Amino acid sequence: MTATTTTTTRTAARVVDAVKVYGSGDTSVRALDGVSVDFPAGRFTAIMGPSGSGKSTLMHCAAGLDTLTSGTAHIGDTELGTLDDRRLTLMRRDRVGFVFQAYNLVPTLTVVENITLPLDLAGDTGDKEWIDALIDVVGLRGRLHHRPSELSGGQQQRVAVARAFAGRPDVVFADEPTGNLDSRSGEEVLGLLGRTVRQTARTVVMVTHDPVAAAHADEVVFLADGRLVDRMTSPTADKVLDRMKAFEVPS
Ligand SMILES: Nc1ncnc2c1ncn2[C@@H]1O[C@H](COP(=O)(O)OP(=O)(O)OP(=O)(O)O)[C@@H](O)[C@H]1O
Repeated sequence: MTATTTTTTRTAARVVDAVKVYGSGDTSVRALDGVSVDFPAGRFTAIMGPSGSGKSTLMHCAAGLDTLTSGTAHIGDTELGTLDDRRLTLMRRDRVGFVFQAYNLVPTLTVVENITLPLDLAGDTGDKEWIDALIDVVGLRGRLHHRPSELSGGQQQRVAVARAFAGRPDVVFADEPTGNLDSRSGEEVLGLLGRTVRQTARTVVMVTHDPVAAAHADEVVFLADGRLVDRMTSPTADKVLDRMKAFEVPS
């Protein structure tokens, strides 16, 4: 697998002046309150912030799983708001990968069938060389014909990571990908995400509330009350934890 050359100025995904309001009237919640943030191509970015700060909402809107109340969301040069439902579905299928806390594997399919499922559903044979290399990156060569129930949680999440990257997406969004894992398996999956970004020049955007997880990223963006409040490059768990402590306003 050869890494393609990327420039740090290219943006894989971004939102501009993003506002998301849930509900209306007295009970409405302003989950995003004017967020502008870009996720550079070829980088691993973590989104952090206190509970309820808008992390998942930002990820869902940036990925085209949900729509903004105002502002714009872009994957590469495509503004998601300009797409009709069919084109949005195709864009998500062809250009975006997802990893969720629940691995969402199909229990009746083998590991390799799960990895290629999105391509199979799209009637696409995929890039065999790429998928073969991916299987090595995620360390599943010896498990290809097992079913998910025969794997540990960490191994299942590695299958989900391989599946997310199988179609060579522009960006993979991961929402608390280690939330169900013990710390050792979690470390493995995070190391894998970082390695995949570096070895394959892909882009990962990960939502997490865990400073140790965020430290695997190249950069951390911090949300508080639906606003972008800081960015940190070369994060360490201690530095992220210190930054998070600043959000804890004494009552
Ligand atoms: N579907 C919804 N309907 C109404 N309010 C919502 C909905 N989804 C999220 N919210 C509210 O929007 C705000 C931001 O939620 P969001 O899930 O994006 O935060 P988060 O930072 O991901 O939180 P956590 O770390 O707890 O998962 C919260 O106040 C939440 O209650």
